[in-house]
Amino acid sequence: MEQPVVAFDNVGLRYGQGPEILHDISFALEPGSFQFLTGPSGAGKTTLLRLILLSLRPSRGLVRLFGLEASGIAGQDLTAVRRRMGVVFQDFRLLDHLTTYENVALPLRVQEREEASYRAEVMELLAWVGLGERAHALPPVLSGGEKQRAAIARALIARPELILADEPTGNVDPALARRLLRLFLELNRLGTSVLIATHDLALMDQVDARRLVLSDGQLHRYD
Ligand SMILES: Nc1ncnc2c1ncn2[C@@H]1O[C@H](COP(=O)(O)OP(=O)(O)OP(=O)(O)O)[C@@H](O)[C@H]1O
Repeated sequence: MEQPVVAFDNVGLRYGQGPEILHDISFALEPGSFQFLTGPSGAGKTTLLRLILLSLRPSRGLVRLFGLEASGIAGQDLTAVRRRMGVVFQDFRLLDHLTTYENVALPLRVQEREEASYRAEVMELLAWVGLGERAHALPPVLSGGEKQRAAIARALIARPELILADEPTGNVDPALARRLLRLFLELNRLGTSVLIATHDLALMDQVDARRLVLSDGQLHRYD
């Protein structure tokens, strides 16, 4: 069988000397799977995503990414593993001095690709997320929903193997949320694994997908 894209084995996490936020979390994301991560505010969804992104290390237990044990991933390997993931952060993290187009193209630029080889691709994705007219705008003048769509486009442009999205439809109206969901589903159909953290029940109800529910530091799985 193919290796899971992500596997947690009895993972526990505390911040500093604080209380344990996640207890004995075990789950796997299989290649090509589509799953939601949900649970009450403060339950630890962002924390769990940060463990997958290797921006946090578990206090105990094992995290494996693409078959590699997280504790052994460092330096260039860390960069290489992160490039296999596309991330939509809750706070977008766009670079304010770059245009929307340049922000979205960034993952391709760091691969040292020629602009001529990706320009049309970036413009097409911008048009798809409804930002065709905003390509040359700087993030500070974008609305919350526009920033969110730019962040989604940036996460998708390099066709990562795994997409992690933290409340990716939190700032858009329901019609646009459905459209963005279709984009995630389409990428999933092409083989990308997708994990979407959300509170949005209406969004989850549109897809027959596994729900990973965090509460009281435990993870429950609903197929
Ligand atoms: N850097 C940090 N240092 C200390 N505690 C933190 C830190 N980040 C998060 N926490 C705490 O960890 C818990 C889980 O937070 P987290 O942001 O992962 O929850 P969440 O489920 O993503 O919440 P929300 O849905 O509101 O975004 C919260 O009690 C939070 O206060």
